[in-house]
Amino acid sequence: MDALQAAAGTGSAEDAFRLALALVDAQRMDEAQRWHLRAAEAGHPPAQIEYARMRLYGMAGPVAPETAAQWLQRAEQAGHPAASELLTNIALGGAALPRDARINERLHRAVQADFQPALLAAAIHFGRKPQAEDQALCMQLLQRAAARGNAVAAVLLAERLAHGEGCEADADAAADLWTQLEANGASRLPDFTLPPPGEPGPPRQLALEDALRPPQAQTVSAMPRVAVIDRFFSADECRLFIASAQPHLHASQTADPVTGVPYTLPVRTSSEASFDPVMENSALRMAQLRMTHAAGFDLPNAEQLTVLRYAPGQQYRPHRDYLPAATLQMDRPHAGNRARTTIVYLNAVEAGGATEFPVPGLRVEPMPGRAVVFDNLFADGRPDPDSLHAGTPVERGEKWLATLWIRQRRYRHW
Ligand SMILES: O=C(O)CCC(=O)C(=O)O
Ligand SMILES: [Fe+2]
Repeated sequence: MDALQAAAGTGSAEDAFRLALALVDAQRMDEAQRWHLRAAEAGHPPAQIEYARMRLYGMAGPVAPETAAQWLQRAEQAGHPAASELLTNIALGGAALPRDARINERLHRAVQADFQPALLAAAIHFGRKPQAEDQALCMQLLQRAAARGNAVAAVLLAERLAHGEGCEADADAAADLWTQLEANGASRLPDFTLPPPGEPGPPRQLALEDALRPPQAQTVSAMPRVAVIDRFFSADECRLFIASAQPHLHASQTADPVTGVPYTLPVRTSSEASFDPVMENSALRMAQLRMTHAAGFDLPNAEQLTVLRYAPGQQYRPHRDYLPAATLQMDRPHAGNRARTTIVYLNAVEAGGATEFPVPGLRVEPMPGRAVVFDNLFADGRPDPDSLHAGTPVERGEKWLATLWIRQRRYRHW
């Protein structure tokens, strides 16, 4: 560190950048951010990207997505695909950058530069389309991302090969991939298959907005309002969320309604993982944008997405998703309460695990890719106690679920 500091004091932008990276490793975030800024100002694109990331995630001081976007645009002009992918992520939120046609251009540019997260996002996009040429393109993009070391893309590829989705089934190729994946710490996925959702739009054209027109919602209860949307996620998207959550799973906790302190309690006996902003990528954000749109809100209103995994016997006892006043005070009260919830079942449960709404007497069976959208508040914003619901015990197999709790007003910075 001393040598790096001495070099950076008088040296090049590259020296400043190297010092900043070492300071991040040493958890000295304020100093790291200052040195990244110095290198960024001296025209060092990787430092511009790292400085932007620190501002985007608020690693040393307040979150500043507009500042981050300015630096990323400079790095993008210098031809760095990581900057284009991050700008795509910011623009998908529509808060700090407009959600316009540049999203597709940027993702396209990052795909052409073989940037892994962009390859994954584009693969999933084409994989939602039923045409054979889009399915073939999806397979090619997954292969490219996997070849560059993207483990999630390799998981998606292995499952497509195992099930013959968008390709001839090839059990040997799937088994080979899984052998490599398991050697690198990946866990097996629940076994299910789904046809592509049948997204509209011309083939072979990258147009993320196509994915914002999900299939028709079916209203299954008027009071409280509950709607079901089948084939809302593709098989790839279900697997994306499971594979992204797997390394981060821990026993679920619930906040004490009086003190707000989290604790483990039998209300929710599942395991779960919440997606920190640092974990986000354009594929995950695209799917979450669709989840908020289906609920009539925009992405920044959503809390961090949570993936839940229930083993046999595990359940989420009857509860309401809106937050008691004390808990709300502790977590961005300016965003208001949880107006709506969008859940998506991510696999096929062998038996049990239905979502139950006892007041309207409703039971929704889990089906992979099926979304359920429901109101937690009355139209005037008061909590609706009739929104009571439960995840009934899983009897056989596992149940995987993505949950997005959506606030009345903006919750996320971007
Ligand atoms: O597991 C379920 O079906 C319900 C999940 C739920 O209520 C929630 O995530 O808030
Ligand atoms: Fe709930």
